[in-house]
Amino acid sequence: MATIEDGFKQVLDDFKKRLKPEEKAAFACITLSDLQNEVTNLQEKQRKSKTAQNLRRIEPFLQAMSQYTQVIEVFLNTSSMLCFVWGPMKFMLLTASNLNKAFDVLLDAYKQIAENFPLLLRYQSMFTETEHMKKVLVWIYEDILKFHLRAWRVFSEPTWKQIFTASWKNFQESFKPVLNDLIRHRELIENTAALEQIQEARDAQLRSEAALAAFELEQNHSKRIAVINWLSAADADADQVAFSAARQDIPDTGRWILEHPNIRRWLDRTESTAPTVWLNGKPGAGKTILASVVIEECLRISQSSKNVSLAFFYCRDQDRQKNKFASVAKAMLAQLLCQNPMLLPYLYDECLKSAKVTLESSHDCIKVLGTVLQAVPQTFLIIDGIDECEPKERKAMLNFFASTITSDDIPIGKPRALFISQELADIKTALHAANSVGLTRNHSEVDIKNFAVKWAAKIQRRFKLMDNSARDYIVKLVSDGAEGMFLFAKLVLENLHDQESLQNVYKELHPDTFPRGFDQAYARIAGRIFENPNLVQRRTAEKLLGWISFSKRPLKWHEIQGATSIDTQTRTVNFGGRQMPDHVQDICGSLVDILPGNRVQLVHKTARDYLLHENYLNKQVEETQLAILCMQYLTFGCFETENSPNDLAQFTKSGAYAFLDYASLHWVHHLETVLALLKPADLASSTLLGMAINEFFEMYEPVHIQAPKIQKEYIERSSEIQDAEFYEPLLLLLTQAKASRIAEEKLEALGSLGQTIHKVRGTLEELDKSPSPKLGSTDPSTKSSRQELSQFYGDKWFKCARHACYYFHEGFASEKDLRQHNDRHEKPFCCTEMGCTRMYIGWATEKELKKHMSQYHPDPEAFSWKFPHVKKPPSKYQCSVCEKTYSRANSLNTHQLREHAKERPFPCTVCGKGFVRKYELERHEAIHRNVSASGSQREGEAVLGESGME
Ligand SMILES: Nc1ncnc2c1ncn2[C@@H]1O[C@H](COP(=O)(O)OP(=O)(O)OP(=O)(O)O)[C@@H](O)[C@H]1O
Repeated sequence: MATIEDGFKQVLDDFKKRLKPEEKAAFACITLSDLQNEVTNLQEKQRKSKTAQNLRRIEPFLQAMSQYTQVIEVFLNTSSMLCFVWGPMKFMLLTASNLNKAFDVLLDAYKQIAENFPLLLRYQSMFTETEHMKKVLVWIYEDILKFHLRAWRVFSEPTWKQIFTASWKNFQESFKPVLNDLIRHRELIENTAALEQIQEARDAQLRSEAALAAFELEQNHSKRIAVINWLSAADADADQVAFSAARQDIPDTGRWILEHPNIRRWLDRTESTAPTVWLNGKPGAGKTILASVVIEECLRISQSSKNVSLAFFYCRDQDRQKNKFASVAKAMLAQLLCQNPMLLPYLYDECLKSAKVTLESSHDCIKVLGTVLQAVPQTFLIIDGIDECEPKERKAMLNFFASTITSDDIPIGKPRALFISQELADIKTALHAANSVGLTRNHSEVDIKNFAVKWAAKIQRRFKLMDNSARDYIVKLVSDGAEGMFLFAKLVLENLHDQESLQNVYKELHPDTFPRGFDQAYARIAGRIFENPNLVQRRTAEKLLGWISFSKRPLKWHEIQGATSIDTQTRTVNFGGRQMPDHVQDICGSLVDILPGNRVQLVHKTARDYLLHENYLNKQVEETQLAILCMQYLTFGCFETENSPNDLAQFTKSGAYAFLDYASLHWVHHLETVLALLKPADLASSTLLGMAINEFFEMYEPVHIQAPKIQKEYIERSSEIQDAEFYEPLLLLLTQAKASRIAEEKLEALGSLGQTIHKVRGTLEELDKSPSPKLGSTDPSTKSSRQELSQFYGDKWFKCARHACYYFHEGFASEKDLRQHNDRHEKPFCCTEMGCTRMYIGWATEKELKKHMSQYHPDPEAFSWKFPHVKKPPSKYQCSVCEKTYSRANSLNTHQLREHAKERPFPCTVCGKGFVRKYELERHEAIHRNVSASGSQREGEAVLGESGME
């Protein structure tokens, strides 16, 4: 049978296992007197600085511990055990003394423990007499160590201060069960629990601990999801994967950047003189790919050291999710949370406080990211493509990072930032203090040559008759012509590869034809596309490039297929007959790139500029066509309000609604742009547009808008087309759409279209829920049906109903994710009380939340675990003199001595006062000792040593 020593040892070993070696070593030698000295020092310091914080609060805890020590030292050597109580206490007090608020709550916690601590000396004989009661002493030790372990987690983080409020709140949630354990153990002692009761209580405690652990895990998971939804960050990891993949064929490409002196110094964590570096160069110089090399290196460093974090982002001008300061901040926060779980309480707190579905405002980003950058250890920050953000956005971003990195509150070099962009004047001014790495053609010469070698070999494999000298000639021509611009090399080489015959390749290589600079490189590709004798292919490419260049957000491939399948003649969506057999890159060549999430974008913004200034595309025409396409499509039979549920299900299954999310939201944006761009005469004479507007108006005629409410700007812009038949419908439609979207955030804002969207989404959600076509089903027939629908609608069918929300079109893979997201929209004011059912689904207003708090959680102690309460054992020992009964003979004996015999067998040798029990005498004698040592202290103050307390 395990002895009591074993019990203590086990508890201590478990505690030590959770400590770092250096913590173990530091605690192992701390004595009570060390702690007392520290307390005295702190007291003195506070007195001098006039910031005294009533250190007396710690007294009761020390008294309680003193009694505890006296009781257990009878059968145990306590010194090695108790240093693991004094050690954490000393270090935590010392750490907390740097922040008034923290010091205060820590002292309060000790006070609460003391208030619930049993006064053990009174029961000393019971512990020696009753073996099973000793176990309770072990559990009390366990309670103290558990408290210290949890509190230590808050204070041992190097940067605990910044996020203290949230971390302590989180700690308190787990402190309550510890306190309840202590109360329970006190009850066991006070009620002299029998062996079975002790066992029963222990079982209950262990069950409760297991339940609590599972509960905490679940809570943390839910909190994490809430924070992730609140951040709704763009997926920078996916970009990193894509950009790393671009260089995978040439393993060492770009690695020279790591050897550049400025980058090497920036990567050296011991170096703090170069916290900001600006990597700049020409368009298409390969900066993004170099960024991916640096990110990979920082990832390696951060993975091999716990004290280093990495946050990065790739900005993208055409993507609203990637071209704002908020986009950068949100993605960085999500990554930092992933690497620093201790941020969760803070971010969750901010998420609850914000009452906004997503973090959006620059002001909030500055506050939250600023705090997090102070709290996390050394962090590498890398932002690629800041030139792709609007000037206003990049100004806010650069100001924020500059002030954070040079802030007096943060050691220099703790956050270090690498900015990557083209050499724009405003960026240059903002980053004047940064170390600059300007890319020249020499830097990338070797990489471009290697890249050309790979592609030339690929071209030779395609055109088997090509001889080696031609292959080498390609390498030379491309390397010389690139002038440090990777994009140029890529465009030229892909174009050579895509030629239809070797003869054409040679023609392309002719010095008179071989391109110089981007425009000529684009010209070669555009020539092939726009001069393709196959009219159908040419038209398709033109159409796709127009859509990709001017869509209001990046289109997904299934949406492009949906748009292509629109047949305006038959007014149907004919996926089977019209969808493109080739992928977009086969059609548009190297002018387009496929990004993560199957989003299609132009290879570079210079491609759109080229297509525009060479008149391959005309913005007005493209915008007009997109407006017409959206409006015509939305008047098809599949959008008739009379459609039965069955009709709707059939349309859904045929892919009729593949373009619905885009068209229903953006027809108005295209129409607005058309109104702004087109000359009145062109607008008036655009028959197709007029027809589309009229038809659309007929189907979706606004009923509530009256002429005077029409926006002035629309009237002004369209004043010269008053005679056009579609004049009034145009104004009414625009006004109605704008007004209803401002007034209503959900699908209702889109009128009957909103109803259709609702029904279509419902149909898809039902299909996902029904047993047959579930995701991951192994049944081949259901699999094919799921796959077929994914072709039309992608994989995320659970979409948010808020038209302005990113998840309106992005959607979620599961209903649970959507539900959680919706709850944040609808009831953002959540209860912060652990365990409350309103923790995740709050209220629509703060007033309602406050009402709930005062009704259900008037004090922070509301949450408590249920333990079986120990009943007092039956009182079978009756006093023969009075009516009092006792459960133990010992207690009856004490009573009789004290109350009836007035016998005091233990007299004080100093003052003669008599005591019933020996320990009472000893406690009394301590007063005499203490009085003689330090004057007139009170009884309990003896334990505080000679220093006393304030
Ligand atoms: N080392 C490399 N290996 C393979 N491909 C590369 C390499 N560097 C760049 N590229 C390719 O060249 C093209 C242009 O590169 P990148 O996007 O990195 O240029 P950039 O300087 O960031 O352009 P900008 O700043 O103008 O947007 C990309 O398509 C990229 O995939």
